[in-house]
Amino acid sequence: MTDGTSVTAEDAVWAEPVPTAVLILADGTVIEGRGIGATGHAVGEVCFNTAMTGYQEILTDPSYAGQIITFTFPHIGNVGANDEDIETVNMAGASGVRGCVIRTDITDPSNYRALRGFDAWLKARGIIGIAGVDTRALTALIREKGMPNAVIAHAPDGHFDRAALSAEAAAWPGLEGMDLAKDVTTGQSFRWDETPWRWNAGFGRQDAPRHKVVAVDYGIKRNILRLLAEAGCEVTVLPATATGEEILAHKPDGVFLSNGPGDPAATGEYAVPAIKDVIAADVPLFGICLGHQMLGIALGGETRKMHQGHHGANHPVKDLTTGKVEITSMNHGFAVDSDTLPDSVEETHVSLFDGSNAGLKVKDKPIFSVQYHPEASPGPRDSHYLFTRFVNLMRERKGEEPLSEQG
Ligand SMILES: NC(=O)CC[C@H](N)C(=O)O
Repeated sequence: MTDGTSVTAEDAVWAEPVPTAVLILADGTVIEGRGIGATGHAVGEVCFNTAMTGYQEILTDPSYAGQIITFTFPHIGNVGANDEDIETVNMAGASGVRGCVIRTDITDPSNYRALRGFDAWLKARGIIGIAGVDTRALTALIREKGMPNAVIAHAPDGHFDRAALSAEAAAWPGLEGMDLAKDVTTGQSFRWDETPWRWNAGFGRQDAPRHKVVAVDYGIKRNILRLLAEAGCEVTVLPATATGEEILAHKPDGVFLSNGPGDPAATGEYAVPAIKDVIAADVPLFGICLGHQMLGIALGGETRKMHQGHHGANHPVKDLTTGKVEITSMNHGFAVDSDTLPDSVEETHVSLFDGSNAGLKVKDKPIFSVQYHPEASPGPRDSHYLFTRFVNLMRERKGEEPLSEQG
């Protein structure tokens, strides 16, 4: 792969004489491969994800709206696709992600849960993909130059207007300044009572929830809702544009701010005033990822775009309050700049990869948030305790004993 030219036969040993898919970066670099999934073309920012499992959950995480994911794990699709590992609230709705890039060809599915092959699933969800790509080289390029904007295109006849696609990639304004939460949020409020998947039992239903929680949906993942439900929260989900008044009208015991796509500063234009109202009302508050970033802004901090971001299910984070290290699931391309946080806010977690902020809490207030994804899906369960921490803030308000964070 060289800038400005197509891959050579030597570089791309898997490329067929007529490539049926291309990834064209904004600088003109062309990467050829074999088309998978939906046909057509889409523009987005390319990021690499280092998770070794959970490709369905990753590709249905609404936080990836506006992005094309290249997987560093070389075998993607082997276990096919099922109807359970989907993270968008609207199961049949658009995933948000603009495309996927993988190394080896998709094999026939081999898993008892598989209902269909990965290729057919990508097609059905409208996700464009390219296989046969040297994803190590692409990842190295992203590490060196940052996340590039690109067009991914799949045409079974191999006909591409490369100049036009390249121009489209170059003209795309990029994620900075982009509000995408309004594209993926729910249109109306709803109640949630499903609990996590269990071996041999599938998903469950909560009984007798005890804490009224409003979850603001900027692109929320199902497993967050399930873990809130399991922790005893009676969850009402509200659209991203809900005002502080609308949130507080539910008289919540706690408010949850979800993950989501795009630039927190742009999304915060309408979300931050609502978050400030909730802070002023002194209601326990818990935020994840985009919710964490916008809470940081509401508290007086600033966010910045990262160079290569953090996307994977194997990111070490240190809890500065306990000294413990958690292996976390991450997916973010923006970060809270901890230097900008006011004295009233304490940095509680940091990434052990680059020292960037991974969590905060407000001193003397029941408000905290994390940059990573404690709900995993996919990823380790090290951080599930944070859902108990949130519930304990609500219990404390009611004069109840705290539950053990160890479950
Ligand atoms: N998972 C998320 O909520 C992502 C937040 C934000 N869109 C970012 O990329 O940093």
